[in-house]
Amino acid sequence: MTSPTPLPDAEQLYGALLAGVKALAAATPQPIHLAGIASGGAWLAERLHRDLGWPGAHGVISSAMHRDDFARRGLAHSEQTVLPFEIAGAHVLLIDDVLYTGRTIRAALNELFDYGRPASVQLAVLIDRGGRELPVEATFSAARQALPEGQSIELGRDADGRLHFVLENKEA
Ligand SMILES: O=c1cc[nH]c(=O)[nH]1
Repeated sequence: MTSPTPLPDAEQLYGALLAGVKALAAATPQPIHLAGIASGGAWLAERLHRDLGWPGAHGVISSAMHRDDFARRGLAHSEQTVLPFEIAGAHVLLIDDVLYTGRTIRAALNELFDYGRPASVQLAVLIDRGGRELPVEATFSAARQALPEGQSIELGRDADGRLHFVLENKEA
């Protein structure tokens, strides 16, 4: 049995993510549009957009339709893709909670490109847990923490909006 891994505080990591996104925006001459990958990334993008005070609205991307296991899994999240800005020519910053194999990001990119061809796409995440299967890297990650293959980690959100991580051992 794998012993539970102590996890960083999600609220603390959110603070680092906010600072990272601010720095990234300051280094980019053109406006950046946030698009959060449902569900954890969408919560983060919503809060980042509010805390940054950026005009317009943030986007939400559902990766469900382009997942490589769609036939088995179907539509797990109720979130739909909502991109309330022009994608063609936009500088998009994808937001997600955990970067792992890269397959979710591949699926999210496919979904994004269904709406047009952005000028650029970057990625910012709370945790990069390693274990990549695809050549995907984050422009900014608030923390790097390797986790055993048998553990899954997800972002949870309390009723008052506070963020926490949910860690599960997948082994029987
Ligand atoms: O396409 C995807 C994305 C995430 N996880 C999967 O198993 N497949």
